[in-house]
Amino acid sequence: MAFRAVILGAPASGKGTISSRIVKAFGLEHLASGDKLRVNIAQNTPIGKEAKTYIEKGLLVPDDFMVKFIANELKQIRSSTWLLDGFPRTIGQAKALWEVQKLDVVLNLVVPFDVIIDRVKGRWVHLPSGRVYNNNFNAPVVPGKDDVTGEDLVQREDDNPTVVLKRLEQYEKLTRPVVEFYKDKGILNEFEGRTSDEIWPKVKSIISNFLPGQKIGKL
Ligand SMILES: Nc1nc2c(ncn2[C@@H]2O[C@H](COP(=O)(O)OP(=O)(O)O)[C@@H](O)[C@H]2O)c(=O)[nH]1
Ligand SMILES: Nc1ncnc2c1ncn2[C@@H]1O[C@H](COP(=O)(O)OP(=O)(O)O)[C@@H](O)[C@H]1O
Repeated sequence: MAFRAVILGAPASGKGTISSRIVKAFGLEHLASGDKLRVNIAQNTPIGKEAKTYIEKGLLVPDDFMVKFIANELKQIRSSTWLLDGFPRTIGQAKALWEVQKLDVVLNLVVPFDVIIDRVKGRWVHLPSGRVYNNNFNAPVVPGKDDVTGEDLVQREDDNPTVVLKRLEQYEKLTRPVVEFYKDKGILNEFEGRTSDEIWPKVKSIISNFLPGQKIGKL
Protein backbone atom coordinates (compact mmCIF):
# COMPACT_ATOMS: atom_id res chain seq x y z
CA MET A 1 0.00 0.00 0.00
CA ALA A 2 1.14 3.57 -0.51
CA PHE A 3 1.16 6.09 2.30
CA ARG A 4 3.09 9.37 2.09
CA ALA A 5 3.35 11.75 5.02
CA VAL A 6 5.27 14.82 6.17
CA ILE A 7 6.03 15.82 9.76
CA LEU A 8 6.46 19.55 10.43
CA GLY A 9 7.46 21.47 13.53
CA ALA A 10 9.84 24.08 14.86
CA PRO A 11 13.46 23.08 15.54
CA ALA A 12 13.61 20.63 18.48
CA SER A 13 9.81 20.26 18.56
CA GLY A 14 10.26 16.46 18.48
CA LYS A 15 10.03 15.62 14.75
CA GLY A 16 12.87 13.08 15.00
CA THR A 17 11.60 11.62 18.26
CA ILE A 18 8.01 11.19 17.04
CA SER A 19 9.26 9.94 13.65
CA SER A 20 11.26 7.15 15.31
CA ARG A 21 8.13 6.06 17.18
CA ILE A 22 6.14 6.12 13.92
CA VAL A 23 8.80 3.94 12.26
CA LYS A 24 8.71 1.45 15.17
CA ALA A 25 4.89 1.32 15.26
CA PHE A 26 4.18 1.25 11.50
CA GLY A 27 7.43 0.16 9.83
CA LEU A 28 7.56 2.88 7.19
CA GLU A 29 10.67 4.58 5.71
CA HIS A 30 11.76 7.78 7.49
CA LEU A 31 13.67 10.40 5.48
CA ALA A 32 15.04 13.23 7.63
CA SER A 33 16.57 16.05 5.57
CA GLY A 34 18.73 17.34 8.44
CA ASP A 35 20.15 13.88 9.18
CA LYS A 36 21.01 13.30 5.51
CA LEU A 37 22.68 16.72 5.27
CA ARG A 38 24.72 16.05 8.43
CA VAL A 39 25.95 12.73 7.02
CA ASN A 40 27.12 14.61 3.91
CA ILE A 41 28.84 17.21 6.10
CA ALA A 42 30.56 14.48 8.15
CA GLN A 43 31.75 12.84 4.89
CA ASN A 44 32.86 16.22 3.52
CA THR A 45 30.99 15.66 0.22
CA PRO A 46 30.38 18.62 -2.16
CA ILE A 47 26.73 18.59 -0.96
CA GLY A 48 27.92 18.66 2.65
CA LYS A 49 30.39 21.47 2.03
CA GLU A 50 27.73 23.67 0.43
CA ALA A 51 24.98 22.89 2.96
CA LYS A 52 27.33 23.53 5.91
CA THR A 53 27.76 27.20 4.94
CA TYR A 54 24.02 27.75 5.57
CA ILE A 55 23.41 25.32 8.44
CA GLU A 56 26.19 26.73 10.65
CA LYS A 57 24.52 30.16 10.42
CA GLY A 58 21.04 28.84 11.18
CA LEU A 59 19.92 29.66 7.63
CA LEU A 60 17.85 27.36 5.42
CA VAL A 61 19.70 25.71 2.55
CA PRO A 62 18.35 27.20 -0.76
CA ASP A 63 15.19 25.64 -2.22
CA ASP A 64 16.62 24.52 -5.59
CA PHE A 65 19.44 22.70 -3.79
CA MET A 66 17.05 21.02 -1.33
CA VAL A 67 14.41 20.05 -3.92
CA LYS A 68 17.08 18.29 -6.03
CA PHE A 69 18.67 16.71 -2.93
CA ILE A 70 15.41 15.32 -1.54
CA ALA A 71 14.15 14.19 -4.98
CA ASN A 72 17.32 12.10 -5.26
CA GLU A 73 16.98 10.75 -1.71
CA LEU A 74 13.32 9.82 -2.37
CA LYS A 75 14.42 7.88 -5.47
CA GLN A 76 16.61 5.70 -3.21
CA ILE A 77 13.56 4.71 -1.17
CA ARG A 78 12.11 1.59 -2.79
CA SER A 79 8.88 1.63 -0.80
CA SER A 80 5.95 3.96 -1.55
CA THR A 81 5.27 4.30 2.17
CA TRP A 82 7.39 7.02 3.71
CA LEU A 83 7.55 9.86 6.20
CA LEU A 84 9.42 13.05 5.26
CA ASP A 85 10.95 14.91 8.23
CA GLY A 86 12.41 18.40 7.88
CA PHE A 87 11.24 18.78 4.28
CA PRO A 88 9.41 20.80 3.01
CA ARG A 89 10.45 23.83 5.04
CA THR A 90 9.33 26.57 2.59
CA ILE A 91 6.37 27.20 0.29
CA GLY A 92 8.68 26.74 -2.72
CA GLN A 93 9.67 23.28 -1.48
CA ALA A 94 6.06 22.38 -0.60
CA LYS A 95 4.84 23.33 -4.10
CA ALA A 96 7.69 21.44 -5.78
CA LEU A 97 6.87 18.31 -3.76
CA TRP A 98 3.12 18.61 -4.42
CA GLU A 99 3.83 18.78 -8.18
CA VAL A 100 5.42 15.33 -8.13
CA GLN A 101 3.75 13.70 -5.15
CA LYS A 102 0.40 14.23 -3.47
CA LEU A 103 0.57 13.49 0.29
CA ASP A 104 -1.90 11.54 2.43
CA VAL A 105 -1.32 13.38 5.69
CA VAL A 106 0.76 16.18 7.23
CA LEU A 107 1.54 16.16 10.97
CA ASN A 108 2.42 19.50 12.59
CA LEU A 109 3.94 19.50 16.10
CA VAL A 110 3.07 22.64 18.06
CA VAL A 111 5.41 22.94 21.05
CA PRO A 112 5.96 26.15 23.08
CA PHE A 113 9.23 27.98 22.31
CA ASP A 114 10.34 27.94 25.96
CA VAL A 115 10.27 24.12 25.85
CA ILE A 116 12.23 24.14 22.57
CA ILE A 117 14.99 26.43 23.89
CA ASP A 118 15.39 24.16 26.90
CA ARG A 119 15.47 20.94 24.84
CA VAL A 120 18.16 22.14 22.46
CA LYS A 121 20.55 22.63 25.37
CA GLY A 122 20.46 18.92 26.18
CA ARG A 123 20.30 17.43 22.68
CA TRP A 124 22.93 14.80 21.75
CA VAL A 125 22.93 12.99 18.40
CA HIS A 126 24.48 9.87 16.87
CA LEU A 127 25.25 11.36 13.45
CA PRO A 128 25.35 8.19 11.28
CA SER A 129 21.91 6.97 12.41
CA GLY A 130 20.21 10.27 13.36
CA ARG A 131 19.25 8.82 16.74
CA VAL A 132 18.66 11.67 19.23
CA TYR A 133 19.06 11.73 23.00
CA ASN A 134 18.50 14.31 25.71
CA ASN A 135 20.02 14.58 29.18
CA ASN A 136 16.59 15.28 30.66
CA PHE A 137 14.36 13.06 28.50
CA ASN A 138 15.99 10.01 26.95
CA ALA A 139 19.56 9.90 28.15
CA PRO A 140 21.82 7.21 26.61
CA VAL A 141 22.53 4.14 28.78
CA VAL A 142 26.25 4.99 28.66
CA PRO A 143 26.76 8.79 28.83
CA GLY A 144 28.00 10.15 25.50
CA LYS A 145 27.57 6.81 23.66
CA ASP A 146 24.87 5.65 21.21
CA ASP A 147 22.73 2.86 22.75
CA VAL A 148 22.86 0.73 19.60
CA THR A 149 26.46 1.05 18.33
CA GLY A 150 28.34 2.39 21.36
CA GLU A 151 29.73 5.10 19.07
CA ASP A 152 30.23 8.68 20.28
CA LEU A 153 27.33 11.10 20.54
CA VAL A 154 27.90 14.74 19.58
CA GLN A 155 26.12 18.05 20.12
CA ARG A 156 25.18 19.79 16.89
CA GLU A 157 27.08 22.97 15.99
CA ASP A 158 23.77 24.61 15.07
CA ASP A 159 22.30 23.85 18.50
CA ASN A 160 24.18 26.72 20.18
CA PRO A 161 21.85 29.45 21.56
CA THR A 162 22.72 32.16 18.99
CA VAL A 163 22.17 29.89 15.97
CA VAL A 164 18.99 28.44 17.53
CA LEU A 165 17.44 31.92 17.68
CA LYS A 166 18.21 32.39 13.97
CA ARG A 167 16.65 29.03 13.17
CA LEU A 168 13.49 29.91 15.11
CA GLU A 169 13.26 33.20 13.19
CA GLN A 170 13.68 31.33 9.88
CA TYR A 171 10.97 28.88 11.03
CA GLU A 172 8.51 31.68 11.78
CA LYS A 173 9.20 33.46 8.48
CA LEU A 174 9.54 30.56 6.05
CA THR A 175 8.12 27.34 7.48
CA ARG A 176 4.95 28.54 9.20
CA PRO A 177 3.41 29.37 5.74
CA VAL A 178 3.89 25.69 4.83
CA VAL A 179 1.43 24.81 7.61
CA GLU A 180 -1.18 27.06 5.96
CA PHE A 181 -0.41 25.47 2.55
CA TYR A 182 -1.33 22.01 3.88
CA LYS A 183 -4.32 23.33 5.88
CA ASP A 184 -5.69 24.62 2.54
CA LYS A 185 -5.15 21.13 1.07
CA GLY A 186 -7.27 19.70 3.90
CA ILE A 187 -4.60 17.19 5.03
CA LEU A 188 -3.11 19.00 8.06
CA ASN A 189 -3.28 17.49 11.56
CA GLU A 190 -1.91 19.63 14.42
CA PHE A 191 -0.69 18.27 17.75
CA GLU A 192 -0.13 20.62 20.68
CA GLY A 193 1.87 19.63 23.75
CA ARG A 194 4.90 20.21 25.92
CA THR A 195 6.14 16.61 25.72
CA SER A 196 6.45 13.91 23.04
CA ASP A 197 4.76 11.43 25.39
CA GLU A 198 1.53 13.44 25.34
CA ILE A 199 1.74 14.09 21.58
CA TRP A 200 2.60 10.54 20.48
CA PRO A 201 -0.75 8.79 21.24
CA LYS A 202 -2.62 11.41 19.18
CA VAL A 203 -0.19 11.00 16.26
CA LYS A 204 -0.44 7.21 16.48
CA SER A 205 -4.23 7.23 16.29
CA ILE A 206 -4.24 9.49 13.20
CA ILE A 207 -1.77 7.24 11.36
CA SER A 208 -3.71 4.11 12.37
CA ASN A 209 -6.52 5.42 10.12
CA PHE A 210 -4.16 4.84 7.19
CA LEU A 211 -1.81 2.01 8.20
CA PRO A 212 -2.09 -1.22 10.22
CA GLY A 213 0.22 -1.25 13.24
CA GLN A 214 3.33 -3.47 13.22
CA LYS A 215 2.83 -6.97 14.57
CA ILE A 216 4.74 -7.10 17.87
CA GLY A 217 7.09 -9.99 17.04
CA LYS A 218 6.06 -12.71 14.55
CA LEU A 219 3.33 -15.12 15.78
N1 LIG B 1 12.55 16.99 27.84
C1 LIG B 1 12.07 16.49 26.68
N2 LIG B 1 12.92 16.37 25.63
C2 LIG B 1 12.39 15.85 24.49
C3 LIG B 1 11.04 15.45 24.36
N3 LIG B 1 10.87 14.97 23.09
C4 LIG B 1 12.07 15.08 22.46
N4 LIG B 1 12.99 15.60 23.31
C5 LIG B 1 14.40 15.87 23.08
O1 LIG B 1 14.43 17.18 22.53
C6 LIG B 1 15.41 17.27 21.50
C7 LIG B 1 14.73 17.62 20.19
O2 LIG B 1 13.98 16.50 19.75
P1 LIG B 1 14.10 16.06 18.21
O3 LIG B 1 13.28 14.82 18.04
O4 LIG B 1 15.54 16.03 17.81
O5 LIG B 1 13.35 17.33 17.50
P2 LIG B 1 13.43 17.80 15.98
O6 LIG B 1 14.57 18.79 15.90
O7 LIG B 1 12.10 18.45 15.75
O8 LIG B 1 13.68 16.57 15.16
C8 LIG B 1 16.13 15.91 21.49
O9 LIG B 1 17.25 15.98 22.36
C9 LIG B 1 15.09 14.97 22.08
O10 LIG B 1 15.70 13.85 22.73
C10 LIG B 1 10.20 15.61 25.51
O11 LIG B 1 9.00 15.29 25.49
N5 LIG B 1 10.74 16.13 26.63
N1 LIG C 1 14.10 21.29 3.90
C1 LIG C 1 15.14 22.08 4.22
N2 LIG C 1 15.32 23.26 3.58
C2 LIG C 1 16.36 24.08 3.89
N3 LIG C 1 17.28 23.81 4.85
C3 LIG C 1 17.13 22.63 5.52
C4 LIG C 1 16.08 21.72 5.24
N4 LIG C 1 16.19 20.64 6.06
C5 LIG C 1 17.27 20.89 6.85
N5 LIG C 1 17.84 22.08 6.52
C6 LIG C 1 19.03 22.68 7.15
O1 LIG C 1 19.54 21.79 8.14
C7 LIG C 1 19.38 22.35 9.45
C8 LIG C 1 19.02 21.25 10.43
O2 LIG C 1 17.79 20.68 10.02
P1 LIG C 1 17.04 19.67 11.05
O3 LIG C 1 17.98 18.59 11.47
O4 LIG C 1 15.74 19.28 10.42
O5 LIG C 1 16.80 20.67 12.26
P2 LIG C 1 15.87 20.39 13.57
O6 LIG C 1 16.00 18.92 13.81
O7 LIG C 1 16.48 21.19 14.62
O8 LIG C 1 14.50 20.83 13.17
C9 LIG C 1 18.31 23.41 9.29
O9 LIG C 1 18.45 24.42 10.30
C10 LIG C 1 18.63 23.95 7.90
O10 LIG C 1 19.77 24.81 7.95
